[in-house]
Amino acid sequence: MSSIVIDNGDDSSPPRKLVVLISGSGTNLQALIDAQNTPALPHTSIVLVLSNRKAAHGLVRASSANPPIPTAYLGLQPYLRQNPGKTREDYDLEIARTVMKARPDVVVLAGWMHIVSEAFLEVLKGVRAPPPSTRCDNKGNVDQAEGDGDGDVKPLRPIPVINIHPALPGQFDGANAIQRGYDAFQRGDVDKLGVMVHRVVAEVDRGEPLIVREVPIEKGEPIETYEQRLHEVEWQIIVQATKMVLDEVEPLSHEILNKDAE
Ligand SMILES: Nc1nc2c(c(=O)[nH]1)N[C@@H](CN(C=O)c1ccc(C(=O)N[C@@H](CCC(=O)O)C(=O)O)cc1)CN2
Ligand SMILES: NCC(=O)N[C@@H]1O[C@H](COP(=O)([O-])[O-])[C@@H](O)[C@H]1O
Repeated sequence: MSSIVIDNGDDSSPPRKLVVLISGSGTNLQALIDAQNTPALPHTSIVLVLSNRKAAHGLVRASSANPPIPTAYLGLQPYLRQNPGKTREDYDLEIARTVMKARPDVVVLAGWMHIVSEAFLEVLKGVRAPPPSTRCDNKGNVDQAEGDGDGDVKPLRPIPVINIHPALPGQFDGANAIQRGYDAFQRGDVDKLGVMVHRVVAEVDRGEPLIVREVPIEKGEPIETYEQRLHEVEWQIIVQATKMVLDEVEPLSHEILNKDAE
């Protein structure tokens, strides 16, 4: 989907906001952090980094950024343990609520190793409101936060969700794609490998590709050499793709944003 790009270049326009979901080292997140408010991502800030793994180094990258970027952690298994009777979809809705409270323009999955449900995507599209947030203390006591004021998380427009995937479209969907691709090339099963950023749909890694880049690989080279080359391409295209999607949506005026914040 593309629309007329309105780039008024007006610094008075409200800043564009990103939420980034991670699970690990966060080198793609770091590329986005470094690109904030530069010509690569003008007038753009990351307003939340959310991880489903407590030990994700990307959380340190965010909190060490200047200025520090707010972070959140919510793991699936802890959530299910602390909310008996709740489901994986409820977890996804809690993630969606947390994301929407940050009022992003775009959501970037940057090494987010959790398959999100249709329910998550429906909240981001604005066709579904998440149920009242459930919170739990560190003892697992669930505090059903009814009417906690964040019920109005319906977006003013659909929020695009994009993902970086270390394979070419239709190649090695799912987890462990780098190893699977490397092994397939060395076996002679494929003759090219690459990376892409794509829109996120319910079917894993089958959303519309936004940017696709082949990554050169040589027979017999160590996977580490190939992987480093691949990541360096990822760090470029994740920023470029984020800018593409931000440019698809016209910045909301201050008036609209102020009304929304009331
Ligand atoms: N609905 C979608 N969710 C996600 C997509 C997507 O395209 N549609 N992209 C993935 C990212 N990803 C590959 O690019 C990916 C990540 C994780 C998995 C996976 O099998 N996850 C398991 C848990 C694995 C683990 O914890 O190590 C799971 O979710 O049960 C597949 C593909 C992000 N989400
Ligand atoms: N299927 C999703 C997937 O495999 N994503 C991959 O996880 C890595 C995260 O690295 P990072 O945490 O250093 O950004 C990246 O290579 C990304 O393409």
